[in-house]
Amino acid sequence: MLLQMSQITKTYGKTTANSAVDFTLREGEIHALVGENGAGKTTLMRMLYGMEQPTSGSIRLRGQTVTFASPVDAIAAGIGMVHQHFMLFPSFTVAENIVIGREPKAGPSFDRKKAVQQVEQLCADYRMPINPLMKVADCPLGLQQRVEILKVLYQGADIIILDEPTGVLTPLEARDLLVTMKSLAALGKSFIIITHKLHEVMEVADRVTVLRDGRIRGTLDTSATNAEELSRLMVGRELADSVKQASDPGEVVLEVRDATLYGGKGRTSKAKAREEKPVLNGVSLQVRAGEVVGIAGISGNGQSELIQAIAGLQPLDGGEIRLQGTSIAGRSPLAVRGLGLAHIPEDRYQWGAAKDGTVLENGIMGHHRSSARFGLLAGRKLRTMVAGWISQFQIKAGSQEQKAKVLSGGNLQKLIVARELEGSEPFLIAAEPTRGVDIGAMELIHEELLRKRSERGAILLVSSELTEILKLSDRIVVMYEGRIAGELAAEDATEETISLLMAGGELRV
Ligand SMILES: Nc1ncnc2c1ncn2[C@@H]1O[C@H](COP(=O)(O)OP(=O)(O)OP(=O)(O)O)[C@@H](O)[C@H]1O
Repeated sequence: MLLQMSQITKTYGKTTANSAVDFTLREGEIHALVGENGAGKTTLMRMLYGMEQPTSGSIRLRGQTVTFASPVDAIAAGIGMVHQHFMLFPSFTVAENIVIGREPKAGPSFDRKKAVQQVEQLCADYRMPINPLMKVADCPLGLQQRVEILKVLYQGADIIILDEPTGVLTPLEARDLLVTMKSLAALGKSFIIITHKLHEVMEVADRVTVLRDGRIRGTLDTSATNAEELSRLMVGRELADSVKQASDPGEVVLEVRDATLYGGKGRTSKAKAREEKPVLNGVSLQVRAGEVVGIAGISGNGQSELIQAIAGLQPLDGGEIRLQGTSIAGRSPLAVRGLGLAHIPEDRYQWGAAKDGTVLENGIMGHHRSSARFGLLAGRKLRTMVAGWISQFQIKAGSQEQKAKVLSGGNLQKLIVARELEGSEPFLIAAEPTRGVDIGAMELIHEELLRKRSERGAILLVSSELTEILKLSDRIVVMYEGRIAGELAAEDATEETISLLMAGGELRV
């Protein structure tokens, strides 16, 4: 056996993140690790990568007992990890990012030419083409991930841990990654992949281990199981699919007219070079009370900028946005919220949460202003409200005083969703609302979004998951290169028609 983790237990104060976990990995194997949010998947992998030390238990690598005081030790032993949030330097080139820390030298200085040659060789060896001279800032997320994988290969890893690797990828990029993993496994590399997507597990993994509440619920050959069995083991119950009632849209709540934006906040150096090409190019759309409008598109086609403009985070260069009839021009994000906006943001770490704040503080952000007037009593009320979400969304948190940054990724997402769904704002932006959450929580979030719709809420849903767009939307708008490439009624839309528009194709009528 290549790797054997035995009886691993990890506790943080009163929280037991892993309890007597046995986990093995074979050479050339792709092993999926699945389980609900907070089940302990990331914790187990952080211990394998030397970021945390087990409270008890042992790790054997190729038959030898090992202890890793830090990732440096794990890397030296041939273990690499690609995190959910990429850790690259955007202004450096691909080659520089890959060799960083182990740069080839010509005398005392960095040998750039050799670095490029080495990276070219690496790409050829592993059949993962990428231009070593490209700036990382100009690489789409799929390529950035490839850089991360090449980097761990450059460091000599033969065990590669991927934490929710397809969460931020487009469907095509995700497919590419699965193919890459299979071909690297055929070359003898071994993978551990944490994922919530059971179809990926069935497609790519040889074996799958299910964790629940920090304990192992089973390790199975994927050829001898199926997604239903896995989901039962993970959640401990059958999941019902939420059903959407017919829509009956009312008055216009959000009106975007001819929205145009050049550059944009997160613009890359490439976008700067093409400054004349707008990131939003005459976008017009409406969302009415009691309907869900879904925006589909490959990331980077203007969806993020559109959301930021609507939320008051990015002023437009042309056109107009009205919320309940009032123009948002010149208003701060807070003032836009005051006009009736709730917002589940795309990037929970950048916009959605204060990581150093407590669970309670993060839960009441936005609600505290309305309750400040009521003093202490309100404090108790807010606490009860947050306690209600913790139980409804099964948010795993030690207490409301726990810092938000120690929540697992999916649990923080659930807290933000619960907070934004709590109020009676007439308009909701739901950007990637189920990113990183487990299948049970995904069902619950879908139900809650549909409940808001049935209570006459207007919802703008932006999601890279086409199944989510198709399941929840009444109308689907596809964005391509900053424009609306097409609009489809839910009953006319299929994955094929949407994908065609997403890729810049045209529908034949
Ligand atoms: N530093 C810490 N202090 C306290 N509790 C922690 C710490 N790190 C993790 N935890 C807790 O350990 C549990 C397991 O978290 P972990 O991140 O491993 O879950 P996960 O299975 O990866 O979840 P997700 O699918 O949401 O990413 C959670 O309840 C989490 O809050």
